[in-house]
Formats: sequence, C-alpha cells, structure tokens
Amino acid sequence: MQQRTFLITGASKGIGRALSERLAAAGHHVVGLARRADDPSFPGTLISVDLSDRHATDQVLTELTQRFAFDGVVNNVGFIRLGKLGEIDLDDLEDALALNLRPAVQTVQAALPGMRARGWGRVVNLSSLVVLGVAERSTYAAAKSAMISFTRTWALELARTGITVNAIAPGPVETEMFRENTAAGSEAEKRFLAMVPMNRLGKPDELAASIAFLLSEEASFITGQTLFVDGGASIGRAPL
Ligand SMILES: NC(=O)c1ccc[n+]([C@@H]2O[C@H](COP(=O)([O-])OP(=O)(O)OC[C@H]3O[C@@H](n4cnc5c(N)ncnc54)[C@H](O)[C@@H]3O)[C@@H](O)[C@H]2O)c1
Ligand SMILES: CC(C)C1=CC=C(C(=O)O)[C@@H](O)[C@H]1O
Repeated sequence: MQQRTFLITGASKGIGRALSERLAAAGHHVVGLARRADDPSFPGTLISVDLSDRHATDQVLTELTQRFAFDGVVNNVGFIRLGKLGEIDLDDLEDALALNLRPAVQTVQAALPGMRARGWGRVVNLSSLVVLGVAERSTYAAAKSAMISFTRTWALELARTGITVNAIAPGPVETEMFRENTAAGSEAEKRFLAMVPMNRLGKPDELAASIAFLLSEEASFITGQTLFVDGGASIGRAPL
C-alpha cells in the first residue's frame, strides 16, 4: 500500500475525525483543518483555521502546500442554519454558501498543481441527503447541491489527469452537527428516522469507510459520482 497524504477540512470531530482515524490506521498521513487544533490525540497534523475566513484559509493553504505533497482533499466542513421560506435570513444564506463552498474551491485549487504534476489525485466533496428536499434547509441544501455540481464539473475537467472527483451524500449521522438541530428522542429525530428504511442513524465510521474507498487506488475508474450513504433514505427519491 502506498502511503498517501490527505487534506481533510473539518477534521476534529464527527465524520472528518472518523475519516482521519481510519486513514491514519491504514498508514496514510492526515492533515486536518478545524477551528480548534488543541487535540494531541488527533492521528496526524491538525491545523487551526477558521475556514469561514477566506484570507486566513488562503494563508494556511499556502503554508501547507509548501510543507506537504497532497494526494487528495476531502471537503468535509459543513455549515447549517435552519430557516423556513419566508423567514430565511440572508446572512445565513451568504454564510452557508461561504463556508460550505468557498473552502472547497480553495483547498482543491491549492492541492491541484501537485496532483496534476504527479498524475494522481483524489477529491471527495461532502454533500447531503437534503439535496433531495428536506424542510427548513433551503440555504444548506442549495450549498450541498452546489457541491454535487462542483463534483461533476471538476470530474469532467480532470478526467484525463489521474485525479478523480466524487461526492458523498450522507443521510442522518450521529454527530455534533446533526445533534445541534435534532435532539435525541425528539420529534425531529423521529421524522428523520422515518425517512431511513434501516430505521437508524449512520455511524461516523460508516461514512468514513465510504470516503476512504473513494480515496483509494481501487476507486480509480469512479469519477463525477455522488454516493448516497443513507440507510436507504434516498431510494425512490434520488434520480436513477
Ligand atoms: N451529520 C449528519 O447527519 C450529516 C448529514 C449529511 C451531511 N453531513 C455533512 O457531513 C460533513 C461533516 O458533518 P459532521 O456531522 O461530521 O459535522 P461536525 O459538526 O460533527 O464536525 C464539523 C467539523 O467541521 C469543523 N468546522 C466547523 N466550522 C468550521 C470553521 N468555520 N472552520 C474550521 N472548521 C470548522 C468542526 O470543528 C468539526 O471538526 C458536513 O459537510 C455536513 O454537512 C452531515
Ligand atoms: C441527513 C440530512 C438530511 C441532514 C440532516 C440534518 C442536518 C442537520 O445538521 O440539521 C444535516 O446534517 C443534514 O445534512
């Protein structure tokens, strides 16, 4: 197995942390970006940056691409603010687009020259089941739909470079982000579970396993795809 170096945004918790653990256990080097980097147990290099700050993110990426030869990027950081149509806060809309989308462009553009030069690379963008329609998540769903468009467009542009670009669209997963809006035992949780044929939440490592596969050598003929990892929730809702 060739050791690879992967850049993961939002790496300190949830899906990003589970992925960092899984990749490190497989022998790869993980460079994680998160707001807080004071966690000595992180299984790689953890860098503190507020990814909503465009210039701070640019500066960190410039430094990191001088230190590391990134073989892949996982755009995992996510931001959500609930809001019904008629009550959508335009600041939330701008924040959703800025934090869910801008860092994805910044990280990939920073890592792209090296991946192109080596003729091998992986990009995995985190989308969400919400792109199929979940109430009160307009701004978040718009951003996560754009992540799928980024994926398809970049996959076409990079198809002959050895760099693949794919998306993962999770269903409800037991993480801090999920629990911010969906308390255990709440009516909201019951509504989400009713959407899931498996009738349970996903585990962060189940998502990590799917992302790790798309980062692997074995996934070299897969590009431009969105994989719903959702306990069956997208069956009958997603286009074939
Ligand atoms: N958990 C779910 O049910 C679910 C469902 C669908 C999609 N997703 C998507 O999966 C991805 C991971 O979600 P999660 O549930 O693991 O989230 P989480 O809240 O558990 O972790 C988010 C990570 O992002 C980091 N982060 C947040 N804002 C940041 C900022 N401004 N600057 C730097 N780092 C920041 C946090 O420190 C943390 O490491 C997100 O893109 C989310 O939209 C999650
Ligand atoms: C699973 C998906 C529809 C989803 C559920 C709830 C969220 C939230 O944080 O409120 C999001 O993680 C979203 O992706």
